[in-house]
Amino acid sequence: MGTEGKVIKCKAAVAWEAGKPLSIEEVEVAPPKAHEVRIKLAASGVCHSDWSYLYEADKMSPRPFPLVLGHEGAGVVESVGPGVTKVSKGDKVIPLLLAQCGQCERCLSPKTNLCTKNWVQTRQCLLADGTSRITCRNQQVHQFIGISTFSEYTVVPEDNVTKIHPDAPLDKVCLLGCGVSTGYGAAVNTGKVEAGSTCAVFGLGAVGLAAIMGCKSADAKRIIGIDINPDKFEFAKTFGATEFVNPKDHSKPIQEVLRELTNGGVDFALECVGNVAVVRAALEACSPAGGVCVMVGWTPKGELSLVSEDILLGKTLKGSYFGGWKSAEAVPKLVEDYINGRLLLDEFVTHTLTLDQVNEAFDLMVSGKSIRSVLKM
Ligand SMILES: NC(=O)c1ccc[n+]([C@@H]2O[C@H](COP(=O)([O-])OP(=O)(O)OC[C@H]3O[C@@H](n4cnc5c(N)ncnc54)[C@H](O)[C@@H]3O)[C@@H](O)[C@H]2O)c1
Ligand SMILES: [Zn+2]
Ligand SMILES: [Zn+2]
Repeated sequence: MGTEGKVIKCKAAVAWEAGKPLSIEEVEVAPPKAHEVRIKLAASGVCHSDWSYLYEADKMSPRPFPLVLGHEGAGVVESVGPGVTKVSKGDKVIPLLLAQCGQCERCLSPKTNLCTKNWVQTRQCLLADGTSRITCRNQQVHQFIGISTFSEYTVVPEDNVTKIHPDAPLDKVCLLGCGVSTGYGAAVNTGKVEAGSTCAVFGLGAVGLAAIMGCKSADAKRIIGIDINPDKFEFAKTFGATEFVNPKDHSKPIQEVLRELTNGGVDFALECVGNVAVVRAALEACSPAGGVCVMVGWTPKGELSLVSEDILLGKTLKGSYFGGWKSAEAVPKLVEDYINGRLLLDEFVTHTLTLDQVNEAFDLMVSGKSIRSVLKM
């Protein structure tokens, strides 16, 4: 008996309120409406942004609850709603936290990946029609960035999903749904890291390690990994870091240490922590001769303080969302790069857990013991 057209009862991790652990619940996932796709998820990575949404009120808003978090998933299309042309039942897919409709002004511009399709609704954690397809205990459950991958099934708009290679291992390529694509693209697309350059990457979680991988692929000469947790340094080496600095080992500010190490400053600095003080340090670590600082970490909303001369005299501060990738076309190519050995993914996965262990995955992340935990559904 097929499930098409029927409500599916399944397991999901529900966030009932901010600051409280997720609760494993039976939820109902409605069939996809027009231009929507229902996905049977196989795996989901756990990203720092999921944790921030739950536990760091100053970083993200609005934060509607109840909610199913998770946005780094991969699965197989279970069924499609009327009018869907981009994917079919049985396709392996990755849901996209950023649409690529291919038609809006921004999709047509090479300058940005911020497609306007479904943007407003998905930021409110809803689908395009302003509702969600998930309910629990008779309540509508919001879908994090319009996705919700901490669930056995989900429904997403067809512009927020992309078909990937049928051989792709879903428990690895899920990481391309956010963290790895973000860090890698921040280096190669946004920073445009150059061959022979000196780079500094702040924060060696999955996002920062992927940024290191991007710097390496761009043939940077020196790649300095910076983290307050020295356990991350071995990982950084795997992805191509040539040196490490722990700010805690120095009495001087980290930007001074880096300027001394690099004869005046680095060519590229990537902030993958999500801390305004680190953004400023990263900018100040850049060379006055055209140094480029890329903000990748999700900082609290509000003001950023900078030394104005830094910008006036020619440094650049940029931001990067989803690594600057045009989502629907880039993610399948990144999957192929992984299959062809041009991109590392397995090395990010330090823990493979079940959906029931999602709170453990959060604990492993904030205690610095994991790079990525992947939940298998
Ligand atoms: N821009 C985007 O599109 C995007 C996408 C995904 C994630 N993010 C953000 O990127 C950031 C990193 O995500 P992640 O999943 O890799 O997180 P993570 O928690 O796995 O890694 C963060 C790392 O930063 C280190 N750190 C903390 N404070 C530091 C400091 N003062 N100096 C140096 N290192 C420090 C931690 O020890 C840890 O290793 C988060 O803010 C996340 O929300 C942004
Ligand atoms: Zn668009
Ligand atoms: Zn993320």
